[in-house]
Amino acid sequence: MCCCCRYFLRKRCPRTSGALLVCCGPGNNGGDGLVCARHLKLFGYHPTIFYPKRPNKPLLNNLTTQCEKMDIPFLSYLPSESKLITDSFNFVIDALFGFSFKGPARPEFAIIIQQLCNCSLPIASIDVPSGWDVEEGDPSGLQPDLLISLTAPKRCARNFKGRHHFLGGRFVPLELARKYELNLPDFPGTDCILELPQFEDRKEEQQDK
Ligand SMILES: NC(=O)C1=CN([C@@H]2O[C@H](COP(=O)(O)OP(=O)(O)OC[C@H]3O[C@@H](n4cnc5c(N)ncnc54)[C@H](O)[C@@H]3O)[C@@H](O)[C@H]2O)[C@H](O)CC1
Repeated sequence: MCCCCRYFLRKRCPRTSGALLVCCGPGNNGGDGLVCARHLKLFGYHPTIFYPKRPNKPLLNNLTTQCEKMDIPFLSYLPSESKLITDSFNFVIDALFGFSFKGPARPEFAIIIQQLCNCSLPIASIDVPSGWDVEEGDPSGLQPDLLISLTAPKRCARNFKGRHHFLGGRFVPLELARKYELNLPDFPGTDCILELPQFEDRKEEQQDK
């Protein structure tokens, strides 16, 4: 996941200006955001975390502590003016909700998702663009530039129209992949990430075979 962001960031914003906003939700998708922030800090970027609802769970508490110990700042609120967000950051990591989201978003998060929709910064969504139905997506919702699917793209990824789609995580046992007919691509060498073609291009490729 973080390698995908790094690849995209290298193109979009030089390291010296790599101020990133990482928006974390209350579940494990938010946990992925905390891990992402920690790695990005190690890679030399300047993440700031917005983590408005923190469930008291050991894993998430530990991930939060790791970020605090690395001097990653936490925002206590998200500026309501999208210009303030745009002026302060170069890039947004959306780790609000993943595959367990059941819409519509409750008001406190609906506002945050809308603020992300309004800001003109490039957005990378982890696993599922926040607010999307995991099967159907949300054509009028958040439209990230980068999607990082974990383990396998979820069905809604067919509706992703952004520029880059990565698959991260190379840990599915062959037996499970066969059982669920996952049809996972081959990762080159020892890589744990892979850029996937756009869904439309993939369909054409398969028709040509
Ligand atoms: N094998 C994998 O693919 C792995 C994926 N991981 C990541 O974990 C998320 C799924 O995590 P989970 O905790 O199950 O759910 P979410 O983070 O998507 O959200 C649950 C959280 O959200 C609240 N919620 C649900 N609907 C709403 C709503 N309408 N409004 C407000 N809040 C809502 C709910 O109450 C929970 O608090 C997956 O996508 C990956 O990113 C793991 O890293 C492990 C491996």
